[in-house]
Amino acid sequence: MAASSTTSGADFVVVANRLPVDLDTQPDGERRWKRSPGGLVTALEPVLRSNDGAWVGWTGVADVDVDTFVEDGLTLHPVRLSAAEVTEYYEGFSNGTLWPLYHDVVATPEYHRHWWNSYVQVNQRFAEATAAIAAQGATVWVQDYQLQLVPKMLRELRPDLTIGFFLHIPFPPVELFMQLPWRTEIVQGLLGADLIGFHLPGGAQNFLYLSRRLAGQPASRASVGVRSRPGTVEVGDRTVRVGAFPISIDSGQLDELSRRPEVQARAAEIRAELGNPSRIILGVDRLDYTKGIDNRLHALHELLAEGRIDADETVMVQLATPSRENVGLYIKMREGIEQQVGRINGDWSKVGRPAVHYLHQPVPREELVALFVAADVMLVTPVRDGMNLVAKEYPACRGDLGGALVLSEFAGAAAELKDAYMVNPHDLDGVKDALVAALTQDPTEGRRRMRGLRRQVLTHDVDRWARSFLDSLGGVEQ
Ligand SMILES: Nc1ncnc2c1ncn2[C@@H]1O[C@H](COP(=O)(O)OP(=O)(O)O)[C@@H](O)[C@H]1O
Ligand SMILES: O=P(O)(O)OC[C@H]1O[C@H](O[C@H]2O[C@H](CO)[C@@H](O)[C@H](O)[C@H]2O)[C@H](O)[C@@H](O)[C@@H]1O
Repeated sequence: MAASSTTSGADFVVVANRLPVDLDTQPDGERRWKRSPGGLVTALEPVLRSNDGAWVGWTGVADVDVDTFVEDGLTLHPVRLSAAEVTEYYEGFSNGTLWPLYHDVVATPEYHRHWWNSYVQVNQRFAEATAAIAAQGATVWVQDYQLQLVPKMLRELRPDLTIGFFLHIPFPPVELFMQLPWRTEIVQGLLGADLIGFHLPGGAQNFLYLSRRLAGQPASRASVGVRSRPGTVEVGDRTVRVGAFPISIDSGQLDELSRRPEVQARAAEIRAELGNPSRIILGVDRLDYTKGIDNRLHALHELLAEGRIDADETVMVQLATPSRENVGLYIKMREGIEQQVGRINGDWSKVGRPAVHYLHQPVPREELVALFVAADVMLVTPVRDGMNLVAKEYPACRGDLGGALVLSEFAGAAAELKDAYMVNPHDLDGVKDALVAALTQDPTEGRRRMRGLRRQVLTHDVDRWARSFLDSLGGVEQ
């Protein structure tokens, strides 16, 4: 694909709540850029890099003015948010209303008019910032639930643009979406795009129904395929397409990284540092209540108590990236998980040999890959997740065909990763049985499953995701 940023504007622009880097203040007061958390950045960074595009987003810090800058070949256009906007638009409407609502109300969404007002105001600012830097006739790709009003606002400002929108989280069932007091505005906001993408056909189908019901627009009724047969909504003289495009990872790059001698050596070293257990269980998540970290710890605790897992032989490592730390639900959840870890370790650890190693911190990419290589069982147990890239990263790192993936059927990734040990995370006995089955799998059966998982992730990488979306959108020179 070829696109470029010129003095007359950028031909390809990604608009996301966050820039791919966050402004981080060191203890000595020095400010540095560090990689932003989450799968959206993991997925989009390689796409933008190969497209030579521009990225509009927030720096992750309130009340800071930063000029446009180039970081590692990417042109980044910061959007300023005030402290009140971070509270009301980001922590409030995005993560206190939309996030739980779209994740099947696994926590109770709050509906506040001042949060909504801030959401409208910030969406307008993102639309204006994008309108100011996009070249005539450019392609703009708006990302995720924080910016659902941007497509319509941007079309009003710049009708010459081709506008795509992709939702990275699940789009909820109609009965749940109808709770939202501003449901019609959201549907109309999205319909400003030329193409609206979801991870799964179900999300697209839900949206088509709502376009008829709430926006009163004629919408197709035929079933939507994966990367094929998009649905349509007629909006005046425009036809908006609605499709399913499951996101993925740069699997080739991870495969290559995982084979490097230094990464293999680090994996062996990690094993030794953990006391050479016969089995290592790994969890890697943002610390989010949707990820089901509590369920998996509960399962582990019961298995240890029942003697079905022996703490002398099996060790668990749980990485939990700090996330949304000012949001009440996240504060409570962190306390709960840390209590669970404390209880397991209190009951089952020995001096110098914790049963669960819990790291509330991001780790460098190479270290993460070494952990994937070292782990015998990867536990991915969200109660609801748009995709879950970790579930795809693990098999990409297992060129040795070792290891096993335990995967929740409520992660978007479950639709593709059929060779995982599939679980319902609410069914504690089911999770326990699947974990034991994965820990004790026959090596031939393990290799068969891992081969199937790898075939899927290596042939469906992030480049294919971006290409399929942008091909369908049209407008970007390929
Ligand atoms: N502690 C951690 N250190 C480094 N990277 C992490 C850590 N936890 C998660 N990640 C990365 O963040 C991304 C998470 O993406 P995903 O699983 O799709 O969930 P989400 O976007 O909801 O956080 C993955 O690329 C994963 O490897
Ligand atoms: O920006 P934050 O509030 O710190 O949150 C991080 C990101 O979390 C979400 O990620 C989702 O996107 C992944 C890639 O499509 C997907 O695999 C995962 O299931 C989603 O949860 C969120 O959607 C992003 O906007 C955030 O940046």
